Amino acid sequence: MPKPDALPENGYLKSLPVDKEKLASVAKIKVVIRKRPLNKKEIAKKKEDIISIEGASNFDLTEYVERHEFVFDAVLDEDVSNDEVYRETVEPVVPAIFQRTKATCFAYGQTGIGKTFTMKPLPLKASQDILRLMNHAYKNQGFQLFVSFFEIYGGKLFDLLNDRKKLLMREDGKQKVCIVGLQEYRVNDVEMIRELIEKGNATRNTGTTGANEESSRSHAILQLAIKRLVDGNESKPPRPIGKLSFIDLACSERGADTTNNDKQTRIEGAEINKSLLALKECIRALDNDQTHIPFRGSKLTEVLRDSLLVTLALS
Ligand SMILES: Nc1ncnc2c1ncn2[C@@H]1O[C@H](COP(=O)(O)OP(=O)(O)OP(=O)(O)O)[C@@H](O)[C@H]1O
Repeated sequence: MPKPDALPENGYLKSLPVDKEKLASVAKIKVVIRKRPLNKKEIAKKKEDIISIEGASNFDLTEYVERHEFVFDAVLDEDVSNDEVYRETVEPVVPAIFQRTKATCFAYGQTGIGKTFTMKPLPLKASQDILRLMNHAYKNQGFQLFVSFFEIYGGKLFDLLNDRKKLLMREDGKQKVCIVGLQEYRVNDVEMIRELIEKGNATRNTGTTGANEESSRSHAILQLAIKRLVDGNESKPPRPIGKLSFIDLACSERGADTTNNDKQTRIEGAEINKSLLALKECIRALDNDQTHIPFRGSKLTEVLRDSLLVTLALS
């Protein structure tokens, strides 16, 4: 995990509520699996639940299925609540964003697996914790919280909090990515954040695929940015400190699920799969500590180039 740049030592850092042990356990990439229950369609078709988690009881299908074992950083069973998902994934990282860390949390998997269901509650819970820290441990330290929400659809960026206004992505000489025109809202209460998240979700591009009636056809990226006043001066623009990005990825579909899709849905699917592959390549390169990370593989990875170092992936 990259060491966050130290903030000026002025005494208060010592009292930061950073749980170093928990944070170290997040490492560079943490992969958490969440098993979802069978859905109505699967129950109607009398499908069997063939995934078992160590320690959990399940049907004994050993006679019929091949056994594969996989190991992850954490595995959450189908009866685990969204609160527990938050505690296992995002919560340990929240204090670190006050120390110049930029982290990303996303859910990955094929359509209908529960990505949106899992991702939706996380930003609000994180905002609650950020505000709590700003109002207590970091009180009067000049920290401010900003929310932005945009989507990437067909390789183009749209502002979900500004009538889907088209946005441009630029890179400066230092390869710092800037999204020109993106509206950032300064927020200081949870209700305001809830409204912004709801507004963004309602504006998002969804459609129906062969496998999910309300399928995400775009990557939706919600960012919680911490900034800090320069010398406590309200009239100067605050300085960016850290960022938490939440991505609800568009669905990846298996070939077998795409047969009933129309032409537009298939074109969307190809674009989506291309960007998911680029994301996978970046994660693999990061995990192998490679010096070259192929961020330019897609708009998605370009946009996230500064935030992909601490990654919490749910599947
Ligand atoms: N853990 C869960 N518990 C209960 N219901 C769930 C769970 N996960 C998913 N679901 C339900 O399954 C359906 C599909 O979930 P969701 O839309 O989140 O999938 P998705 O992976 O985001 O799909 P897509 O990629 O097509 O957008 C939804 O009706 C959702 O409420």
